[in-house]
Order: sequence, then structure tokens, then C-alpha cells
Amino acid sequence: MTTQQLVEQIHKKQSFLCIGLDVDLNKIPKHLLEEEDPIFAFNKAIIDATHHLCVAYKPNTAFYEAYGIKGWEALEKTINYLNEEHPEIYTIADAKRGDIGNTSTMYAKAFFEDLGFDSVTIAPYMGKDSVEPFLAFKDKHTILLALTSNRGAFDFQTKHVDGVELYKQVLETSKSWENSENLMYVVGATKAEYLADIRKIIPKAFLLVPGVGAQGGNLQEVCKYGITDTVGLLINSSRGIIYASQDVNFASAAAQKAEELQKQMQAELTR
Ligand SMILES: O=C(O)c1cc(=O)[nH]c(=O)n1[C@@H]1O[C@H](COP(=O)(O)O)[C@@H](O)[C@H]1O
Repeated sequence: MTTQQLVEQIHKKQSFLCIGLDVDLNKIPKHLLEEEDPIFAFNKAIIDATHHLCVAYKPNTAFYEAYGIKGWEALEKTINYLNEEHPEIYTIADAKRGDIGNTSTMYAKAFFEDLGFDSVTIAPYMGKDSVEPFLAFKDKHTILLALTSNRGAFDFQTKHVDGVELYKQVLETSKSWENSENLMYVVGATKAEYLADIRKIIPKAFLLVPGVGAQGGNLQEVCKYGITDTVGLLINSSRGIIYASQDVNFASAAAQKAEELQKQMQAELTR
């Protein structure tokens, strides 16, 4: 999917919500455990109930890899279901990959070609030649970790190197990489006050902003400093939506939480 198509969907749905499909078998409703594929059954119910309220879904691969071959099959079924039933929805493989060039190429093939995701999250630590193999794919996005939502973000990302914070160097340097127009960046919602500075370096790029809901980030604060004339934001909530209820009504409870966020986003878009 192109960035322009994503922006069109945001305006059409009046939403820049991304729902995180981080499926933990200990947290899903008990009756689903009797299904042949409980993870996919859960995802399908969540997608069926929420697809009109969001523009993107983000399965974090850890939650699938943890269940071995069955987990990977559930991930494959989920992306196939999205691509077949809702091709207008943007998909993010949250895999946080990145390695030497030939290995990155294989990761890129896995997520873009084999699974058919629109984008994948990538760690920038190994530099240009670890990221450019992902950027080479047409109409696919590489979402680079810039300033993450967790406390550990202060261990390295905000440290000064040659007088400039490392996350700012990641933003600035990545702009010179080949096909950098295919880059998006992760900035945690818990770091909203940094967004004004971030927008000075990347005024237009799309940001994936996780951390509203369970991690306490504030949607209005993120919009205040991060929104652009083409929106430029995908705000993710995972646990805050998908585990709204562990009862048989879990999907409609998730839809209710998603709608609360969508209404707040609509208000920001019409501001
Ligand atoms: O890349 C991410 O999506 C990510 C980056 C970050 O800085 N913080 C962060 O929480 N995430 C992911 O976003 C999701 C947040 O989930 P909730 O806290 O349950 O909404 C998880 O899948 C995290 O792995």
C-alpha cells in the first residue's frame, strides 16, 4: 500500500488507529481455547468487530513465535484473512528485525513477499546496510525504531553522541539512505513532548506511535506535537483494546474501546 492510499483511508474512516494483535493465550476468553486455532479465532473475531474503526493492524510476531509452528500458522492465517477480506487495511509486522545485508534481504522477503505485510518494524542499530534491503521493496514501508516508549529508551536513544541525541542522529542519517521515502518511524506515545523536536527533523514522515492505553500515553498530546497536514500518525493500542473483556462479549467490548479512540481521532482531524 502506498502512503497516499493510507492517507485516503485515514480521511475516509476518520481514524488513524492501529490495533495491535498481541495474542496471549492466557488472556483470551477461555471458550476460544476449544477452537482448533484459538489465536486465529480470536484475531478473526477482533478484526470482524473493529475493521471499520481502524486503518491498520499490527501483530507483534513475538506473540506468535512463542507458540511455535502453530503460532506462525496463526500469523499467516491472520495476514491472509486481512489481505483477502480487507485489502484496504494497512498491515504492520512488528518484528523489530535488522541484520547484515544478505540476512536483512531474507527478513524482507519473509515479511513482504511470503507473508504479504505492507510494512515491518526494524531496529536501526546495525546501520544503513542493514536497513536498505528493506527499503528496496516498492510500495512497502520500513518502520525504524527512533524513540521507543519504554524506560530503556533513555539507556541509549537519548544519550548525546557528538553533542546530538542518538535518536536524532538516527532520524537525520536515515534520510540519506536509498529509498528513504519508504521510511516511517516509531516514536512512543509516552514521549509525546519530544515530538516537536522530531518534527523539525522529519516534518512529513509517518510515525507509528505505540503506548496509548496500557502504557499510559496521551492521544491528544501526541496529536498536538506530531500531526501533519497529511496526518502523519498511526497510533497503536494493543492490550487496551483486545483485552477489554475476557467474556464471550470480548469482540464487542474491543470495538467499544476502539470506537472511543476513533472518536477522539475524529475530533483531532476536524480541529
Ligand atoms: O514497535 C512497536 O510497535 C513498539 C515500539 C515501542 O516503542 N513500544 C511498544 O510498545 N511497541 C509495541 O507496541 C505494542 C504496545 O502494546 P500495548 O502496550 O499493549 O498497547 C507492543 O506490541 C509493543 O511491542
